[in-house]
Amino acid sequence: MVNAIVFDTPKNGPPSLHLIDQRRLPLETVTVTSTDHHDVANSIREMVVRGAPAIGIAAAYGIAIGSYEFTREKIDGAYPDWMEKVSRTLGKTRPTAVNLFWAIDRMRTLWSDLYAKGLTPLEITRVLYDEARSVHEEDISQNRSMGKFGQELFPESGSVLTHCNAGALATGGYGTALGVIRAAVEAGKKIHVFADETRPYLQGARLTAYELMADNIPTTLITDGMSASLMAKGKISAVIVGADRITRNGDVANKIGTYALAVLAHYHKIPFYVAAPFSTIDFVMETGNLIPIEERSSEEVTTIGHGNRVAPIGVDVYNPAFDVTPAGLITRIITERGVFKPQDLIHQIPSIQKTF
Ligand SMILES: CSC[C@@H](O)[C@@H](O)C(=O)COP(=O)(O)O
Repeated sequence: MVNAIVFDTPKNGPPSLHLIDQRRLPLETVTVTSTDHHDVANSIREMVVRGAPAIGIAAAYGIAIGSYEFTREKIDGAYPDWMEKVSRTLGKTRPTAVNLFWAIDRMRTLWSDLYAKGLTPLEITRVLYDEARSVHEEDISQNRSMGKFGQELFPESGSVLTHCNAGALATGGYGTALGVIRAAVEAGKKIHVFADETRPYLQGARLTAYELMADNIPTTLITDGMSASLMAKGKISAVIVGADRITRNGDVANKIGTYALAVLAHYHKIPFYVAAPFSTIDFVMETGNLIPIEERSSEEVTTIGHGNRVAPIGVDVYNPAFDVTPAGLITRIITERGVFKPQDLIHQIPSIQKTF
């Protein structure tokens, strides 16, 4: 399985974050290295790293790197002011996936607490390295738990449709939706995957197909428009996707095209599953229509691959990166704490504080 995020803290040198450049996969495996928080922010914005949990993990490392910069660059002013600036820079990269803000918040809670206790910025930095590593490691073990719970929903044999990439590349490792698929295969189930190519950015074709093939999981790549007829022919046993943000009422924002799949699954009476960790749940936002939906550049639609134009120059383009699937279309949400009906998820949270 690919290890897309590596953090390094050498004894005599700055910390660095090494990310597999997901824009170049599957044709090339190239690593982008960041040694300051601006580089990390650029990597998130430009989708070197993408997928909600992976963005959160990268941001956590970005905060730790930003903290180191305070000492290295001998920044004027107070440490908390600098750290808020770092947090804002990272928080402005992508608006939809709540894991980004969750991770920044988690890191803030720690550094502000340690600062209040009188630790020096260098001492705080060392603790932040460990905290970011914990964010990363916890994500992997949460994915494993999701896999364990979620795979029980799958039949002993059948075909599962997935959209975008919710795999090892989109997380700390193993994956959410693809983690459930992996766990089902590891449990001996005969699962065949249909992977939507996922226009316009082709995460399904470039990343999901690549990941599943590397694991020898039988996979067929289809274009997004083909799923309806596969369902009508009885070829799909279940749909499983990841999530970028889940609101209190169980609505789910995920890659554009997810909502269409949920409507189709409902029509064809096929179970529709969402796999996501609790860090993807926004416990403050009431409903999905409040979720900020990122709009990306027109070039993602008018070109394919690296700049091959497929539409007339000057054509008007609409390119929302995500859509919202209403809770009523979701059969179950698979989390690291178990499997829930979307509307029941909120009852699992005794008390959660959110500050952003
Ligand atoms: C485990 S990843 C879940 C989602 O983040 C994923 O399905 C998705 O929509 C990713 O979008 P992306 O724009 O590639 O960051």
